[in-house]
Amino acid sequence: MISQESHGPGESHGPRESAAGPGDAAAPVLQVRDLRKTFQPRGLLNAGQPVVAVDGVSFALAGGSTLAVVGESGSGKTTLARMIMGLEPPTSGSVEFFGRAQPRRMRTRDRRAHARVIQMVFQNPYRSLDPRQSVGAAVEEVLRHHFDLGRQDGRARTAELFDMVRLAHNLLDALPRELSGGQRQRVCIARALATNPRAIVLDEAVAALDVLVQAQVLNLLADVQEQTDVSYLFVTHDLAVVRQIADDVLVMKSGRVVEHGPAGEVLDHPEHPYTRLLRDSVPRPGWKPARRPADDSPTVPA
Ligand SMILES: Nc1ncnc2c1ncn2[C@@H]1O[C@H](COP(=O)(O)OP(=O)(O)OP(=O)(O)O)[C@@H](O)[C@H]1O
Repeated sequence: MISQESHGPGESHGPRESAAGPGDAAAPVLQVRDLRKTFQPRGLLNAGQPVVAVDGVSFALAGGSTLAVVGESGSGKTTLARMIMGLEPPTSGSVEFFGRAQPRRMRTRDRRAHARVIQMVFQNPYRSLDPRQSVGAAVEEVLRHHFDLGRQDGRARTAELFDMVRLAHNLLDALPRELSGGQRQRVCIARALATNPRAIVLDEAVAALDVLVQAQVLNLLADVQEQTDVSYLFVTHDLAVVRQIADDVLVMKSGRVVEHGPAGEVLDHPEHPYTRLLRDSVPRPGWKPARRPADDSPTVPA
């Protein structure tokens, strides 16, 4: 059995101990099988009408690869990500890391092991950081929680992680509010990398950034992947982002997978009408919004 403490913070190769044990090195980092989640809405009026948020989703995420999950708002992307992260128990189906099933309800020990396999980066970096804690301390805290590091080594490894995400060392003592949105998201990426995870779920992680900063962060993620072989599950509604970062794409509609394949192929030759609709909804040169009639009355009666 691989001991949790046997991995130094700088070592990032091979499978980590999953929430349920070390697992199989030849198995995919993440395998999701027939995952389903239904919510029972609160309130008497809705009683008996469960919402099916995720409906029979299956896929595998190979080491060092990027899978984008796309779909319109409400298609189930976040619920899927939350089940993978152990934040939401599935109604049925399984989530496996290196061939080992994740426990349906995780205890503290399971969560600690899980955090070394998979991490998550959210859309809003400001909300993910403590406004009173320096960004260096935010990263160091994770390192010291997971590894037996003294102060000096913790500080040195934090500086290495800052290098990895291309943040200057003079920002180590800065508070989140002193950083730009892009810099804050880099801190969140550094903090996610602190446990040497084998996969990171990025939930709309570049959606709040302007397009230039977005491109820089995507390039950075690609470089990190090349260095560490980490896998990404990229939840996004933005097909331009998919094209830039993903090897494969999985398209969700109403909780179900309607298309899944290599990103270029799916975007260039979508087979499902819904994927075509998503692709054709992206504004591009020459695209004109539908015009209202001359009298400017609403196109749909109110
Ligand atoms: N805790 C909950 N209780 C009840 N219904 C929920 C809950 N969480 C999500 N849902 C419902 O499940 C469906 C999928 O929601 P989800 O947030 O996963 O979609 P999404 O694709 O991530 O949307 P968005 O891009 O807007 O975040 C929606 O109908 C949503 O209203």
